[in-house]
Amino acid sequence: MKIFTAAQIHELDNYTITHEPIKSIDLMERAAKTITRAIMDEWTDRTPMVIFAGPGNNGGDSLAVARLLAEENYKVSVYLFNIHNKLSDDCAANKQRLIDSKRVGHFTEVTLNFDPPELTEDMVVIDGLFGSGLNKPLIGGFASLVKYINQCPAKVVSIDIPSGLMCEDNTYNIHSNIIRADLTLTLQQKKLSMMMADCQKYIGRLRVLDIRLSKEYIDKTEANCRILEEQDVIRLLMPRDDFAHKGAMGNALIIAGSYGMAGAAVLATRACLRSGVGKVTVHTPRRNYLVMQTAVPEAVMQMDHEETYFSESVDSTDFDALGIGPGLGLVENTAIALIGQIRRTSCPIVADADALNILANHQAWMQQLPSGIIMTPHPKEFDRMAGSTSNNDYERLIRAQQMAEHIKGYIILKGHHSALCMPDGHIVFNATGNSGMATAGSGDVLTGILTALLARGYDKGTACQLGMYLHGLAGDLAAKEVGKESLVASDIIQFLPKAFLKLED
Ligand SMILES: NC(=O)C1=CN([C@@H]2O[C@H](COP(=O)(O)OP(=O)(O)OC[C@H]3O[C@@H](n4cnc5c(N)ncnc54)[C@H](O)[C@@H]3O)[C@@H](O)[C@H]2O)[C@@H](O)CC1
Ligand SMILES: Nc1ncnc2c1ncn2[C@@H]1O[C@H](COP(=O)(O)OP(=O)(O)O)[C@@H](O)[C@H]1O
Ligand SMILES: [K+]
Repeated sequence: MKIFTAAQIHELDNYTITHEPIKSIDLMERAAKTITRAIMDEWTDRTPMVIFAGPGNNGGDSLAVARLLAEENYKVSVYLFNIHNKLSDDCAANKQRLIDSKRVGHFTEVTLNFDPPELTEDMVVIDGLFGSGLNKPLIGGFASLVKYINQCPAKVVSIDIPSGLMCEDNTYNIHSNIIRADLTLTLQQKKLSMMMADCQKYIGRLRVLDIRLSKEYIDKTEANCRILEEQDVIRLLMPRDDFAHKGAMGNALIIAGSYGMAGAAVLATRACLRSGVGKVTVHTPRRNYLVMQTAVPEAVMQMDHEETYFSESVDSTDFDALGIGPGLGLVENTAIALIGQIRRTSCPIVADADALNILANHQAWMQQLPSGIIMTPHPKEFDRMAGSTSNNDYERLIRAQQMAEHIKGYIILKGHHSALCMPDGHIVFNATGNSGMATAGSGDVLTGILTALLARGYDKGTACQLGMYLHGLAGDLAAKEVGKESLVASDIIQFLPKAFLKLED
């Protein structure tokens, strides 16, 4: 699914109106019918509905919804906020339709003072104050109304987007003046702010409603951000040749683990082996030998000279991909070995965990990264690499996007919706995965998967997309079996086969 900007959404509406063609008021009616059905799915006609409508088309939508609900025998009260005595054409038309229908129990047009109604637990508030046309934070009377709604015990449903929330950048927004919805019914496409963890408290549960906006526009319009879907990923899969032999299926090198963190190396190596690669070699400190040999008998061991840490870069000419970082530790000799390794490696590199922490500690090295490097930071690792803490998730995402462009590399900013920032500025969000994966070692598994896919011959952008999707999918399949609470990183590896099978089906 493409994520369009507010400006593109406006164009999409207009394109639909001129090319379908359909009158804008009829398009609003179509949207309102879809929204009404979604509300009726959730609440019966015994639930009193209180609708707050704004002066624009979001208000128009909600007035039409009020009329349609009233026609379905819901008890409906409506407050239309027309402070500046200026309604959009379709909002004004829907105000008239609502009055003409005579079905709505209570209708107040607020032009000056507003005496708020009592909102009780059994009611549902429908928030149609502002949608994608919001262009500045809410203040004054609207801000007071938002605060009033937010402190009421009723359930709140936002039409299109919680009023007060911007579609993209909320850095300078006034957070207390944004509706906190229980359910958001967004029209046609998700908005960028809906992908951000720190905006979830406003959005609540999210449903995307298809209001049949122009498919032609959606298909032909380039979007900078998109959400990865199963059909995209299935197209990326490479078939496995019947005559394949291990030499042609990729040779992966994993450099991971230090004394006390052999587990990270085990997880990355196991995940790598489960992701289609021909051969995996793991380079790790001597003391990890027994652990590794026992835990991952399929892997070739290459022991470091040092007992407890990675100390010297190794020849990687025979390898097709390198995964480096899980459990590496931060001692200075390891740092020097790491940068040496990055410099002498010509195959694709995935850098994760301590590899990223080391780079963050040596900012000069950040400027010398080879183009095409893949880095998989979680938010804290990213902030360390960026040398500054981001105030919010949007700001961090934009920094990651800029960094990926600057270093001409790939950055997977990990989270509930991991964001792959590509060297050309595009951002791909992952939609698989669940909170059960918020457990130690999950990231090491991703490193292993990515390394395998690169070694197997997938190009970098493809490996990143396929890798994060498979990782989340395996986590979702694991969660179904073991539950989110009990899920551990090894479960993700255990369910990788089923994740592959699901995509190959
Ligand atoms: N145009 C269309 O064909 C469709 C539009 N739809 C609805 O229309 C919405 C967008 O409608 P609009 O573009 O009219 O925008 P909104 O309804 O979000 O509001 C726009 C109005 O609010 C004012 N405004 C913006 N920020 C403000 C602030 N902080 N304080 C006070 N006033 C502020 C603007 O000047 C403008 O008059 C969507 O979210 C969706 O709900 C749907 O009906 C689908 C079809
Ligand atoms: N709530 C969540 N929803 C979806 N995926 C998650 C969630 N929490 C964590 N993950 C995934 O799990 C992995 C965690 O990686 P990371 O933080 O590096 O863990 P570790 O360092 O313990 O290996 C990431 O790929 C992330 O996307
Ligand atoms: K709204």
